[in-house]
Amino acid sequence: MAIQWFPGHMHLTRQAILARVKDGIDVVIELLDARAPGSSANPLIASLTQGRAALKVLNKQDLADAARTEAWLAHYNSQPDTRAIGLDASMSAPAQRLITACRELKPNRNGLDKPMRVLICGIPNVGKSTLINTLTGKRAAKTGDEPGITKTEQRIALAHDFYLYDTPGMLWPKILVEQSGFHLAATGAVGRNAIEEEVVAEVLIGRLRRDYPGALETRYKLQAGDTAAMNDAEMLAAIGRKRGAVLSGGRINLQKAAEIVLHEFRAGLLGRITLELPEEHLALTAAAEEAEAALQAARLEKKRSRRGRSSRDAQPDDERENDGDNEGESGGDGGDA
Ligand SMILES: Nc1nc2c(ncn2[C@@H]2O[C@H](COP(=O)(O)OP(=O)(O)OP(=O)(O)O)[C@@H](O)[C@H]2O)c(=O)[nH]1
Repeated sequence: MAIQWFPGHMHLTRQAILARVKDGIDVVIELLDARAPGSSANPLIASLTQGRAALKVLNKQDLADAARTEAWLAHYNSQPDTRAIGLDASMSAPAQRLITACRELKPNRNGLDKPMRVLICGIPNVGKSTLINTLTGKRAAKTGDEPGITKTEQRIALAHDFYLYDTPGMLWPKILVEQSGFHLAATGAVGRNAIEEEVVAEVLIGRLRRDYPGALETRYKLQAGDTAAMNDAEMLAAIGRKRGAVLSGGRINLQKAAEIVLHEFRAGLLGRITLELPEEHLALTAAAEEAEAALQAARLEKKRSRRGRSSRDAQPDDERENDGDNEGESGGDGGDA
């Protein structure tokens, strides 16, 4: 099932991006979370930025699986007018690569009087403020663990001929691929209450067991012989028990266990992990888009047939001369004779 939300400031960000692009932008930098590059990519970005050259920056690469980062970089680098680099936003020298990459994307800007104008966007908590601070060498933007700290657009001159426009973190109204919702929650892009942490932790555990076997056993000192027969919920409980997340009466505090797993995953303590690969993500996205299109078509059809039915039902009422009611949008009920 698709996950939906659309807080007001997301709407404002959308408007801000559209206005900025209209004013003139050479390159759009989209900051992605290297641990979930596909899920953290905004599906609306191409239409919002109207085909501007794109630099995909896989941030937090220090926390991600290096081989999987390579696969994602190759995926993005194969797309037209697009370049991709991996980054750890807190490291200053690699951050400079971003400026170089933008200039390479738009070499014809060199020597022009007008500065290069670059828009930077990304989902909440992806590391935009950290990156901007590193690029400017000062605390220009607030950073924090909770998504949604950057609230206003700002222009930053990184060189006399290079302007960077910041935008607040933006999620999109509907996340079609359920798995993406979980990945965004696991990485911390979605606030604490959007999806229940216990469920997110269980899904994360399932993914880790599939893709990084042994990682949880090593971290939480669990015996592979014992965990083999456990399902993901039992594994979460076993982790809680190991970490002393026990309520009075001996019941496991699953909420606490979930917090531990999620915190340690986000901090990189479970190892360098990437939750998705391009092929799987693209296949899931294509299937979800197809299902969504079918759903919309079915809704439209239902609406049409309901309208057809209500106009047929309205006919006998039309014969009631005293009614005197014109047909309305919400379909005034005819009432029984
Ligand atoms: N390990 C690691 N942590 C990072 C990196 N970049 C950012 N972080 C951390 O991620 C958290 C969020 O970073 P911010 O820079 O506040 O994110 P933001 O995108 O500005 O967030 P919003 O204000 O929600 O838009 C902070 O705790 C940062 O220290 C990185 O490359 N590697």
